[in-house]
Formats: sequence, structure tokens, C-alpha cells
Amino acid sequence: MTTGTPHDLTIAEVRLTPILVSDPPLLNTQGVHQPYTPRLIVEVVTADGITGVGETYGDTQYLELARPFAERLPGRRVTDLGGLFALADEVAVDRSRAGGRLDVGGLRGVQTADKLRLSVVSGFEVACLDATGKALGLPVHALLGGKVRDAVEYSAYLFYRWADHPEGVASEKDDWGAALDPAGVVAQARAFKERYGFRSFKLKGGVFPPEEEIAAVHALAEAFPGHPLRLDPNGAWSVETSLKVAGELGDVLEYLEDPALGTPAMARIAEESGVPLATNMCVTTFAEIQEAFTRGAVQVLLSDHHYWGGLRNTRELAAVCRAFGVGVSMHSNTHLGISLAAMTHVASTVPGLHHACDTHYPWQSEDVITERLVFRDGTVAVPDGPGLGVTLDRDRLGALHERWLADDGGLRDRDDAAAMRVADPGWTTPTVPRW
Ligand SMILES: O=C([O-])[C@@H](O)[C@@H](O)[C@H](O)[C@@H](O)C(=O)[O-]
Ligand SMILES: [Mg+2]
Repeated sequence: MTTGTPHDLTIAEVRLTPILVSDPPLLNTQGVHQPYTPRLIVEVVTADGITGVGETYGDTQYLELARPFAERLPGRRVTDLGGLFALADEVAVDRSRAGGRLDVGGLRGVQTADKLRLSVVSGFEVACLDATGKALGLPVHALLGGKVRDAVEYSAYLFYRWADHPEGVASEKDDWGAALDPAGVVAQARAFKERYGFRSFKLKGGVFPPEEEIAAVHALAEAFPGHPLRLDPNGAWSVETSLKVAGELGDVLEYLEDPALGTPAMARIAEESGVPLATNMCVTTFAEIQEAFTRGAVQVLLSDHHYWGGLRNTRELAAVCRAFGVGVSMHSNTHLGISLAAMTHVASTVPGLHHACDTHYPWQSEDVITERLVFRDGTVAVPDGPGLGVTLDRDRLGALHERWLADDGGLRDRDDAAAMRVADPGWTTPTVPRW
């Protein structure tokens, strides 16, 4: 093709590659991360041979939607992003697999068929944007209207964790060591700061009784004066417990994240404690916004382009938040570099992003791109090359796909409770509130 000739942006082929990526033994209120986590890598190839990449959840229920969705794409244009949603509605969801609130989506709020669809759409939307950007020679942020910052700040995502997965479980090792008490949490935070320069710290809570987690946050506040701190028990507490924690930590927290489940509980905690509340569980759809925002249940909405349906929806969400005077930041789950690039592009375009975004990325030692994104002073520089600015590493992708193919041990679906039962056979997913 000669310079200046318009590209044929028709989708000629779509490739879906489910993979298993190594994950450390991070603890949360439901259990512990499995040694490998499923992700789905989406490739959209145009008639001119330009390939765009996207990444989303890879559990079976997402794959079952992604496959028929992918079959409907050839012949459409990568620029037809609005059409992706109508197309997703045509794909049937097995509701019996999508209804449980504490299933694979339990830490992300109530799971519904529509949310599953949006998470699938997000992977394709990002791949289409990447292909369009590559065809036009423009970065994805330019396709979203343009960046308003050159770097996006992320927070260190601290987890209580074991040094290793239980004995006998196949896994990759890392050098982080265990963190099971305030001293361990502070040491982990120090390592995050030294390695990546993070200035904000978020501790995943709901693991130990609240007094222990309060002590850990006090230890962080003492070790890192002036650094924004957050605590997120994923809705594991009652309103009374949440108020007690808020009372003890109100002075040192930037915000408390999902202390309890549901808008009524969050509204009461926010009103009675005066501590800002953030969520990635209480409000995860546009339909839930009005009640939560008008009742003052949420002061910071944690967007996530995966389950809000992509980068353009994330921008719309940010605009709604702005209209209500609600702050915006970003939630994350186990993810790789394609998603971090997507998160960074969209975050770079959102005005008034006053809170560092979450990312699990430092916990991921494996990736499917040739050059991993790097954190400097806790930020990721916004890529300015065409598309997302990342290149797929086919060898790595193939190796991680081989691992997925070889799995017959139930790792194709994230199940933190099952992983915990390996160490503690009597473990069941705790009922909520846990404390
Ligand atoms: O990775 C985890 O264990 C987190 O708990 C994750 O699943 C949550 O979705 C998330 O990070 C959160 O902020 O709630
Ligand atoms: Mg959260």
C-alpha cells in the first residue's frame, strides 16, 4: 500500500487466545489467588493485515460469549465501535452460569449477563481501537479525544500474601516473600516504593479481623507520612464494623473502598462517618449510578474498562461522575500489559483524575508483549506510538496458551476459594458480612 492510500478497515479475521498467566498467592476475603489466572487475548486483523490486540477476562463463561461474538465480526469495520454493543446483545448468555454473586465475579459486585457481555466487548473494543490507531498512525488516546496528561499515576496494590503457593501446587516463584502482619505489609510497601516509585498505597483487606488491618494501615501511615492510603475489604464488613474502622482510620485514609455491600449500607457509612468511600462493587453499571450518587453512597467511582464495556464507556462514566461531583479512579484485576496500556491511554484522557489508579501489573511476572510497560515515580508514561503502543510477543503468547491447553486442574476458571482449600480443606467462601 502506498502512503496516503486509505486502509481497508474491514475486519478479515479474529483470533482468540485463552492463556493462563502466573499469579502469586495473594489473599482476599474469598480465599487466595490460584497459581495461574485465565486471560483472553483478542486479535482483530483488518483486510490490509493490520492486527489490533485486546485483553479481557479468560474464564470459561467469558470465552463462551467471546467465541460466537468473534464469529460475527468479519465484514464489519474496526471503526464501528458502537455496533459492538448491539452485536453483543445477539450473543446468548447461559444465565445459570452468570447469576451467582460470589462466583468468579464476586469481588467485582453482582455478576449479570449484561456485565459479562460488556467485559467481552471491552476486549474487542480495545483491539479495534488498536487496529484503527495503527492504520491511521495515531495513538489510542488521540482516537479518544486526546490526552490531557503525559503520565498516569498508579498506586501500589498491597496484598496480604504467602511467600509461596501451597506445597505440591505447580507455580512460578517470586521474590516478594510473605506479608501477613503490619510489619510484612510495610516491608511490601517499601519494596513497591523502591522498585516502582509508587506514592499511593492500597491494602487489600477483608482477610484478617478488622483490628489487624487497622493496625496495618496505622503502620503504613507511620512509615509513609503524607502518602495517600486506601483499604479495601471487598464488602466483608457490616455497617457497624465499617463505622468502627472508619472512626479509627478516618484521619489517615484517602478513602475507604467497599467497606460493606450495597448502596444502602454504603450511604449510611458515608453519612455517619464522613470518610470518603470508593467502590468497584456497589456501582458497576450505569443503571446503578443514580441511586448511589443521589444517596451519597460513593465519593470515588473506580472505573474499569473491562467491565464498563471499554474505553469509550469509561470516558462516559467519568463524565457522569463529573456531573455528580463524584471523583473517579480505576480498579484493576489480574491483568497484563495490553490492559495496562489500554488503562493508561484512557486514563490519560480523563480530566480531573485526582486519585492514582489501581493496577495488579507489578504482581504479574509474565506478559504477552515484547516490552513490558514500566513504572517511573509510580507513573506510566502515556504511549504515543500508533495504537496502544505495544507489540504482541507470539512466542510468549503461544507458551501461555500451551499452559491453558494443558490444564486439567480447574485453573481455567478463577476460583479463589478452591485455591484456599488446597491449604485449608475446610475453607468455604465466607458469608457476608464476615465481620
Ligand atoms: O485480585 C484480588 O484479589 C482483588 O480482590 C480483585 O479481585 C478485586 O476485584 C479488586 O482488586 C478490588 O479492588 O476489589
Ligand atoms: Mg475494590
